[in-house]
Amino acid sequence: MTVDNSDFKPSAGDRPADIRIAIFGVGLIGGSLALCWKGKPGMTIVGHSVNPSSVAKYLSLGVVDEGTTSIAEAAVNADFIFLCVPVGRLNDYLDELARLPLKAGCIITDVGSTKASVVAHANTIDLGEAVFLGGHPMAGSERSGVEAATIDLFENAFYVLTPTGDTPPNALERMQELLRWTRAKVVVTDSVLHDSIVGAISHLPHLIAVGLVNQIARYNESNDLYRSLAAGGFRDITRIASSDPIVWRDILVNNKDVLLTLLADWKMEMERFAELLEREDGEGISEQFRQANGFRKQLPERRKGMIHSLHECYVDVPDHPGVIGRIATELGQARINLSNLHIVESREDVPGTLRLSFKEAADLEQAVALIRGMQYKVYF
Ligand SMILES: NC(=O)C1=CN([C@@H]2O[C@H](COP(=O)(O)OP(=O)(O)OC[C@H]3O[C@@H](n4cnc5c(N)ncnc54)[C@H](O)[C@@H]3O)[C@@H](O)[C@H]2O)C=CC1
Ligand SMILES: O=C(O)C(=O)Cc1ccc(O)cc1
Repeated sequence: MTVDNSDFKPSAGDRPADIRIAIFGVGLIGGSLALCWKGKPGMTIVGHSVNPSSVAKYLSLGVVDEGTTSIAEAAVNADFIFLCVPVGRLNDYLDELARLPLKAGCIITDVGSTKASVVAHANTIDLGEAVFLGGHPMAGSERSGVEAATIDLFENAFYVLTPTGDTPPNALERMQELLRWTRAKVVVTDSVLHDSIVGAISHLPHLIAVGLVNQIARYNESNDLYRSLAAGGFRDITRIASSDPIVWRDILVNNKDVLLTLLADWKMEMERFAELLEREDGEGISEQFRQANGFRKQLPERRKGMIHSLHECYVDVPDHPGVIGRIATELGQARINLSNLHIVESREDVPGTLRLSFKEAADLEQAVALIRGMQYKVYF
């Protein structure tokens, strides 16, 4: 099941009852969630850290309304508790929370990149009248810490929830309601299945990126030209190797069984390439690229950063001087009000993409007709 919140528009009628949200670990993910709710009607965000200087930072950056180093102070009056600490700490936090008199109906959730172990652990402890519901926003970056938090991190991303047969339907509904502010698309699935799939599409790529960078770093010890010549492709495929070592240590160890199987498959995949090379099987190698191109084209593309502009479209443009100016001029001459123009990608010889934003649906409609008339490809 998927619930798409990407066009969520809060209105005065949506003013909720007062909601207190406690966030444990206000880093990249906890901080980005806090920003989605901070300042919204009736919401109070409390940030927790074991470290007083971190609490002071959360407050000075304005990411939370209140801050504390006391687990009890953060948790006891909370309607929602978000555990946003490394995966290896989740079970300990759940144990601590189980010792507190939590509010009846309080929903405890986490954002950990693995789900099976925390869901299983929550099932073994007594949380009183509070409820645990596992969660995983499928968005992030190689950056970490509250300084990297952004309000639009989850926009149009998937946000996985992993209820069990014991999860009250009302808890799932309340969580989905709260997550509307993130503009993520909520997907409900089983925690074990989550770990298999996310192991393949996220954890394995992180391992491969780190292995590749370290392999090249070793070559570089004998000749600094390796580093100097490392070009765009190397950067593209290895960006995630810069991710936080502790966060990723916990994820990989936690998903060990899934990853060992995936790594065995990966070794076989590389072995097949070695055989193709050994035989100088050019057709076989081209076929591998064709297959990969085909699947990669089908990957969903994520559109982000449109929180304030509700009507937008994308235009593929050749990288020729003057094209952008021509489009903007034509829109101006047709009196179509463009509220924002953003170049999504533009490199020599590679078509770029423009994101055009309009305040009014009518402007968008007219602009699409006009730009299509100019023979450019427009999509949404
Ligand atoms: N980095 C990413 O792209 C994504 C990460 N996640 C998950 O989100 C969680 C948090 O990750 P990030 O926000 O990226 O990390 P982060 O490093 O930006 O934030 C982690 C937070 O946990 C606190 N923390 C670290 N070690 C701790 C410890 N031993 N005890 C108590 N608090 C501790 C830090 O002070 C910080 O506030 C992790 O469970 C991770 O698996 C989920 C989706 C994406
Ligand atoms: O930066 C990237 O491309 C990521 O892969 C981000 C990410 C990291 C960890 C997650 O559990 C989910 C998303």
